[in-house]
Amino acid sequence: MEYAIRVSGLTKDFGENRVVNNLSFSIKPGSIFGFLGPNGSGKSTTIRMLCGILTPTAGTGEVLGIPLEEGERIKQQIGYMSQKFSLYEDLTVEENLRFYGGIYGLKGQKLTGRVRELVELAGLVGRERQLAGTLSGGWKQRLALAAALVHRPRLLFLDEPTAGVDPLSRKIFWDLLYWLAHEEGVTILVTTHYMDEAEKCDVVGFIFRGNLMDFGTPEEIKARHGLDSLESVFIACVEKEGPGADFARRGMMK
Ligand SMILES: Nc1ncnc2c1ncn2[C@@H]1O[C@H](COP(=O)(O)OP(=O)(O)OP(=O)(O)O)[C@@H](O)[C@H]1O
Repeated sequence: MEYAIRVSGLTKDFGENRVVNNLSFSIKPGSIFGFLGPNGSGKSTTIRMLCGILTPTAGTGEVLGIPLEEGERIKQQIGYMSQKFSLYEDLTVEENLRFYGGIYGLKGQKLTGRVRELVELAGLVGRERQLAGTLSGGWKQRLALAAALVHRPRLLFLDEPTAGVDPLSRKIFWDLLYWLAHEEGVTILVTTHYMDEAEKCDVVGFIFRGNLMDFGTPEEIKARHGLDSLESVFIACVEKEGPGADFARRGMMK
């Protein structure tokens, strides 16, 4: 498979409103793609189309080689972690993982083995019997990542996974993402408002008002604009757009 994600002319209208406009890009397997843009710029809508949850108004694409029209097949193959973490707070760490494993049909020895692996991967050894609701933000975040990995997806969608998490936990989390992508070959699409995280991605795409303003490696993008940080590039892109852009810029750089 040449690309883990490939889209061409991807577009979504809600009524009269064009929310995603003619996106075309491709992501190689095993890379970390940072999908950036201010609040309301169309990131979640694009992700929902890529996950097979939302039907595009126009355009074509494949995710893990599966056409976007085959949403049910795509859903089985991908992992998704939302900003809200989607954990059961009154279940323990182990029970949460067993629950998600059960959804994907794991049982018996296979389920127990996979849960043990994930507890180790997330650095939660010794906390198996702790209620998820009593974990700190960083622990919860790693448990949510482990839950998204239970069925060994080859592609992970992470929607603002580090929002509100302290710097050390963010670093541990990003070390895990590097390991998953670069050692295990998992492709990762991650949205973030933290520009230091954007700089760590293999490729980044910047979407504003539904349009893909720029796409490439952080180095390529910075060189193209003659600027020394992605933050400066994106501020320049947004400011070029005129009225309302300043408000959007603050939303992105929060
Ligand atoms: N189901 C829907 N019906 C109508 N409009 C919608 C729907 N879903 C999203 N929108 C609108 O589409 C636009 C893009 O929203 P989207 O959630 O994709 O942005 P986003 O970049 O993910 O924002 P954030 O960073 O806040 O998550 C917004 O104006 C939003 O109000």
